[in-house]
Amino acid sequence: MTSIDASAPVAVIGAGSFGTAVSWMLRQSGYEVNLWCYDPDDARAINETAHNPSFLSDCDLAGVRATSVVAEAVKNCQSVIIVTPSFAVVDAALGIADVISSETPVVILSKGIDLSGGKLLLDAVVEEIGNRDRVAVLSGPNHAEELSRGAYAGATVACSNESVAEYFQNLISNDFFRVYVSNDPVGVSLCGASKNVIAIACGITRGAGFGDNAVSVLITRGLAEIVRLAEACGGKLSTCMGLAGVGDLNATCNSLHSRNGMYGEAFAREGVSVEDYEKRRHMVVEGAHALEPLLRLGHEKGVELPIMEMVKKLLNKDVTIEEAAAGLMGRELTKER
Ligand SMILES: NC(=O)C1=CN([C@@H]2O[C@H](COP(=O)(O)OP(=O)(O)OC[C@H]3O[C@@H](n4cnc5c(N)ncnc54)[C@H](O)[C@@H]3O)[C@@H](O)[C@H]2O)C=CC1
Ligand SMILES: O=C(CO)COP(=O)(O)O
Repeated sequence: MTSIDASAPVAVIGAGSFGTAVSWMLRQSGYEVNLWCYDPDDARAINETAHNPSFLSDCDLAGVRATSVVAEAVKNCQSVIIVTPSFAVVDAALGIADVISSETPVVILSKGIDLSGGKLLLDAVVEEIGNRDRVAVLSGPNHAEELSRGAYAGATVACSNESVAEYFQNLISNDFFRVYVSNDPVGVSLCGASKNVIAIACGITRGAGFGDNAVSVLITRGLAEIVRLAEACGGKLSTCMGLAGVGDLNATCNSLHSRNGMYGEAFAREGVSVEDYEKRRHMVVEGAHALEPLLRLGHEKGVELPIMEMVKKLLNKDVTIEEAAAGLMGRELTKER
């Protein structure tokens, strides 16, 4: 049984919007928090002003100890929360591997695929730190902007070891954030990575002015792709129908906060590349990075992913938006499944 040790800090690795919101939530629940920042200037500013100048700057981080040295953040911690952009998750795992014990619980909140090897983030982290039974993944409709003002939300936390999932459920749940336990980390991981691609498609659809019906068709048929892929990889249908699946897909595809959605809209309006958009907005568009590895995975498993394929063609400018829409609508008529 993994139990909470109220006297030891929780290490949060990553101080973007979500890491900032989660640190605030944990402080509200009374935990000690060590926050690792990629940017040393952000760490300095948080320690001096109790606010993160780069992300959610209104969020009160009083009592959070910030550092840009990973080993310092995880020293003597009771558990580790990894919440960097997906491209930095393996580096984060490498940074903590030799400092934490082989029993320290770790949860991944980042949503994406390991870009170097195309693995689930869970598998990439386990490869670096070992002991799969202490590594969990958490995913759900969790826009940081809303969490950081205490607005109601929920999520699913999954681990091969239920007691570790329960530990994070108890650690992270509070009056406004309700966490459910699952034993399907593969399903949770794939839902989190792939809903971002569908959110880009919905953003493009909104930007093109195709209307609410079209967005709803994309969400529903996008879910069909997520279910096919998750099941082919060993994930469960029930996970896809839960908070990490339908819950997050719906939130991301309809929310004005979604970076993936906003990028899709900007792409439709002005054809901006992911690289330029990320530089301009200073935030990650995870769906654009997960796209290739997800399509490779689909190919390996023999799973059809027509919407995701079309997002790739669009972002590569192999087709126009009108051609993409006509291509999807012109597919052979079939049964709903
Ligand atoms: N923002 C949100 O509402 C939510 C985000 N997530 C996931 O959390 C992860 C992090 O997202 P955000 O906090 O929104 O990020 P963000 O887009 O707000 O910020 C990115 C952060 O990454 C840092 N960074 C840049 N290069 C880095 C590197 N090499 N190593 C480590 N950090 C680096 C930047 O300084 C910044 O702190 C993503 O996978 C995202 O999908 C999940 C749920 C909600
Ligand atoms: O995962 C998220 C909400 O649950 C955040 O989505 P975006 O990365 O599209 O902003």
